[in-house]
Amino acid sequence: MEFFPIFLNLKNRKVLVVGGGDVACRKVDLLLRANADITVISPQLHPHLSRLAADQQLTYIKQKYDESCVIGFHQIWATTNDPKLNHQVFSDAEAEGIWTNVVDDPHHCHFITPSMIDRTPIQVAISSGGASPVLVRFIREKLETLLPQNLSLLAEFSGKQRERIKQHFKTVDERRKFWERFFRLPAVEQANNTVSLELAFTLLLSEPETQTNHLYLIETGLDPEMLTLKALRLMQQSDFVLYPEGSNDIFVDLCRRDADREPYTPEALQDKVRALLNEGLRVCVLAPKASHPETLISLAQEIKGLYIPCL
Ligand SMILES: C[C@@]1(CC(=O)O)C2=NC(=C\c3[nH]c(c(CCC(=O)O)c3CC(=O)O)Cc3[nH]c(c(CC(=O)O)c3CCC(=O)O)/C=C3\N/C(=C\2)[C@@H](CCC(=O)O)[C@]3(C)CC(=O)O)/[C@H]1CCC(=O)O
Ligand SMILES: NC(=O)c1ccc[n+]([C@@H]2O[C@H](COP(=O)([O-])OP(=O)(O)OC[C@H]3O[C@@H](n4cnc5c(N)ncnc54)[C@H](O)[C@@H]3O)[C@@H](O)[C@H]2O)c1
Repeated sequence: MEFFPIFLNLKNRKVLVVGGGDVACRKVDLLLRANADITVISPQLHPHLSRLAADQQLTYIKQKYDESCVIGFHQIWATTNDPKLNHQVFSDAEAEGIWTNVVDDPHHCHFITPSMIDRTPIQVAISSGGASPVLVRFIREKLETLLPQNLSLLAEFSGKQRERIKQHFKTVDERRKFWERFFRLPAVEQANNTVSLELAFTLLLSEPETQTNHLYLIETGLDPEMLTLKALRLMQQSDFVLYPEGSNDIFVDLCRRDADREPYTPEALQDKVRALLNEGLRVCVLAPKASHPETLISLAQEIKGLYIPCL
């Protein structure tokens, strides 16, 4: 991992933008959305930035950059049309231990800008670590079409119910299961206002789930793209993942990140599955296509489990 992904709280943080042209406009607009305390240093200023300065949304210092400018800032964006100057900003900032981004210049970046989908409070940030910004834009455009339009509404609503749901369900596990059922409700998927969400929420609270344990038998192939959507969804819902000894691979990575995971041998599998189901867990067994097909088939027959073949 070349770059570590994080989400920064820049509220009221002092951020310096060196240069006041087109690129500075784009960066300032983003930083304003994060409520940063923005200063722009530049001999000339784009009319858009002049308006923001007049509106007191940023501090404008009309001067050429010099090394004293970096002092007191938490973060710096170098956006001038002079690459040598941008590199100087980078090294001055580095000497002061201040994180800097030189636009379009990954070798002079302590951090890089991801492609973003902003459905506040949901944020999706995509990066190629500098390898291909255009590919990153393509991925964003694809994701934009996949992500439901009511995502902000759902996130805001569920954020507000967290205390209420804690009163109702005492364990993290119960709460997680409730939310998974809630987000899968057709009424929730289609909701476009808080009233319909509240209705679905109250209704679901009054009908608790009776069966908690489930067994998902997921056949895997060579190519993770050949998994069905259903297989992926169930892999994401499992509490415990069992994978064949020696195959801790991409399919295991695609399962829910905080699910427990353990290797299995075909001989010990059935007992292990029974024990986990007795604990009330949702168990996912991964089995490569063609290896030990009889193991899965006999499991599916003997213990009631959902068998999802791979394409
Ligand atoms: C995500 C996004 C955010 C943003 O900039 O806001 C972004 N670049 C975007 C688009 C884009 N940038 C460029 C093109 C023209 C096509 C092309 O030339 O390839 C297009 C495509 C377009 O506009 O469609 C030119 C370019 N960019 C960089 C270089 C230098 C190099 O690659 O070596 C060059 C060549 C300059 C030259 O040749 O002179 C470098 C960087 N650009 C990054 C971010 C960082 C790595 C992100 C990552 O990979 O994770 C990084 C490392 C540093 C940084 O700037 O933070 C935004 C997509 C937003 C969106 O639409 O969703
Ligand atoms: N415009 C784009 O969409 C775009 C896209 C990708 C990359 N770039 C690159 O990003 C850089 C900036 O592009 P731009 O379009 O914003 O340029 P621009 O010419 O619009 O702005 C450059 C700004 O830098 C300021 N500046 C110059 N010398 C300075 C100094 N000594 N101290 C402080 N500020 C100084 C200027 O006053 C001006 O406001 C360029 O290198 C460009 O090639 C631009």
